[in-house]
Amino acid sequence: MVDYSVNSSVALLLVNNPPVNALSHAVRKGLADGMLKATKDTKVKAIVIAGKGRTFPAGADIREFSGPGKEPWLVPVGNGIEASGKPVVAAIHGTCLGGGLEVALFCHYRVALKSARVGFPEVAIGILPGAAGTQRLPRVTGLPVAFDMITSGRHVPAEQAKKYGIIDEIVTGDIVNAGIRYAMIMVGKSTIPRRLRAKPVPDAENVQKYADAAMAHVKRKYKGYEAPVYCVKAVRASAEKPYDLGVENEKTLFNVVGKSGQARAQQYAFFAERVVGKWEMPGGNSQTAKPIPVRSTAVIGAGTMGTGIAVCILSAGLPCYLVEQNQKFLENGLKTIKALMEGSVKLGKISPEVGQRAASLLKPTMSYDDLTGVDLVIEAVYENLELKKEIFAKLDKVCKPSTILCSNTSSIDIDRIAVATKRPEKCVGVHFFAPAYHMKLLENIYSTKTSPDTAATVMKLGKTIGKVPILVKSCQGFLANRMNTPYGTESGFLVEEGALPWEVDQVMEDFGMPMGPFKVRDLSGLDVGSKITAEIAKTLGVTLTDETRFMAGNRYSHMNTVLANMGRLGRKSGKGWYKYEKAGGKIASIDDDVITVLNNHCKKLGIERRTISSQEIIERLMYSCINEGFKILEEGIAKRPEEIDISWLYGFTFPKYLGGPMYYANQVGLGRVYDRICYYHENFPFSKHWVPSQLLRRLSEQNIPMSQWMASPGARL
Ligand SMILES: CC(C)(COP(=O)(O)OP(=O)(O)OC[C@H]1O[C@@H](n2cnc3c(N)ncnc32)[C@H](O)[C@@H]1OP(=O)(O)O)[C@@H](O)C(=O)NCCC(=O)NCCSC(=O)/C=C/CCCCCCCCCCCCC(=O)O
Repeated sequence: MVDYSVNSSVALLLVNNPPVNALSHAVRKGLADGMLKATKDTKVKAIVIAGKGRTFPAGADIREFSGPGKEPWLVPVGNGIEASGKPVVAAIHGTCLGGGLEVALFCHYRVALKSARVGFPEVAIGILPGAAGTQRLPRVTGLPVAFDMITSGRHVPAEQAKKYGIIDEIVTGDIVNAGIRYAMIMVGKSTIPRRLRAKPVPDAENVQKYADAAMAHVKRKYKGYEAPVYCVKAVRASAEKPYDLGVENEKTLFNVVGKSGQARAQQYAFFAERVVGKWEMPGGNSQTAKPIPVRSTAVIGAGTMGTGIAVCILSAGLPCYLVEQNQKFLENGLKTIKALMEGSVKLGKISPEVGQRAASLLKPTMSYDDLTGVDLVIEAVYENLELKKEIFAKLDKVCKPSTILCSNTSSIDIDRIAVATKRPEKCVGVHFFAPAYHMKLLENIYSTKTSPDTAATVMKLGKTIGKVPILVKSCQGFLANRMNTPYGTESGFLVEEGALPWEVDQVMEDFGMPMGPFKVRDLSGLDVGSKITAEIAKTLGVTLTDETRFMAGNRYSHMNTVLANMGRLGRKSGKGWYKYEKAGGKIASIDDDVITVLNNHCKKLGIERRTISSQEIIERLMYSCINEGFKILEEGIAKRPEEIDISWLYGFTFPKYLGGPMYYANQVGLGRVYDRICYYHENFPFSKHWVPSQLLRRLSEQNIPMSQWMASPGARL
């Protein structure tokens, strides 16, 4: 796990624990033993610590957090490094993260390749740096940078890290040789002045000011998350306590936050994100399928989705045709893309060079004939089967035989689009979430004909453009929208039965959703929901009126359309479920007129309003979706619960500290969830989303926890 060798007068401790050289027990022991050997060997004058393969250690082995842990801990190992009288150099390449950066900070010197990145991402997995990182980093960078790095978890490029004082020198060539060369220069120098424990925290007298600002920031930005708060407390102590007491304090805080439900959920989410990359479908999987190389792309449609998708592709450095039917639409689309790219540069999401390069990669056109040579096309027009089929038929004619044809659709069965082509095996769904340039989920959908190689191509493309891609089987609404539908439907029923929209929103925001369901409706527009409902009614042959309570035997609420028909379209009209300071405003306030409309609506329908508890609101919104999630698993639409959880984390901003709805259900207890679903089914027999899932019934009756079902090691942490 740690290869030991001596080169001239320099001992090399090469961590060898693929894939990311995590600091497992064996690695910690290897480092401790290596240090002892090098210290005793009189021929050794300096020591280098480096990582074999792709990276310097990227942190502790997260899987070990579930067990009791085994000595040696990282702090004593680090103390041994720091106490050495022989200079110790960390030679950094790849990602030097978490415990890896802590090891580096125990070393007397740090050199890095320009491509390396350093950081403390612990906060993202619900913990804090637990091996003196919160005490050592502020001594190097000062408090503001330490608060920022530790509470954000961001990866810092080597050159920036040098400016912060974390890296002493940027080196080139082979990292081990560069480390050894640097160590040879340091031979004979005293290590005492390089021991961080003895250094004061710069500007420590202003700690109150920095800590208050950091706390206010994390409470606003990471509402509901415990770890950032603990990180602030730990870093603050670096300026208020002597070093050893600060480390002791950090350990106490680590032990509390590390054992929390939030930490377990966030660690589950970490592994779930990796599990969904190992997909499976009939005829192939991520190991066997071969993605085709995508060197050029096209997006059809320069509307909101098309331009957002084009921005993702261009930001990843891929050429992209943007196709529109007339000059005016094309020009509008180009303006939107320009504005979005400029915004991304301003926000630091992409560098100015990438922004500039993107402009040269964008190729606007009104002719499909330009697309003969592209490798992959994404059609992103509005949800209309006939239009999508027409476009696919045209693309099938002009594009080379190997071109993959994707439809950005949120609900239309891919088989029904693919029939318009002679290459159904190369047709696939790619469901982006709005705003496409921002939301990280990419729901890829295979049809009965999609080939595994086609699926592999869009899964790879998803990663290339910075998304978290999942692969699901085609069905009405696919995974994400199908499962999310009861969330909206039940919220509508709750306000008819007695809850007020802002009460429902408050409960769900306290639960952890960034925005309650009624604020979301106001944001997307009440007319949008109303039109979708009207379409469904049309296909079912139902005439909607203010009194309609059922559609095809299923309970229905017309209240959204009642408000939309009054011109209350949401934020854009200044009124919807809330009122706003102006049309297009963002500040939502309670509107008594809505209560009047609601009361009249209920009177007309003969519904007696009642008091509804927070518990009922959570259960009805979450359990109805969870029930659907189990049906999605039962039908094989999603292979594993992880696909479902990832779709909620990255498509609907479900709080990571709850892991995702399926993980949450497991925490509540499948038996309890099932019992409540049965209860609601009995009380609301006309809502098919309450018909209990058979899979959930089986798991609950046989007392099988979902963690046994999950592929992610995090589920069992
Ligand atoms: C950026 C990455 C490193 C690489 O990304 P990428 O190239 O895309 O590769 P991935 O697909 O993400 O990963 C490849 C595979 O590696 C697995 N992996 C990655 N990181 C880890 C990890 N840290 N542990 C285990 N496994 C890991 C991943 O699952 C993939 O596996 P597979 O192929 O799917 O099977 C990226 O991977 C990344 O960001 N990784 C996470 C980095 C991170 O979060 N680091 C911080 C970890 S926490 C930490 O370091 C904490 C240190 C504190 C001290 C330790 C305390 C020990 C507990 C004892 C408690 C007592 C307290 C006393 C404290 C003391 O003294 O010790």
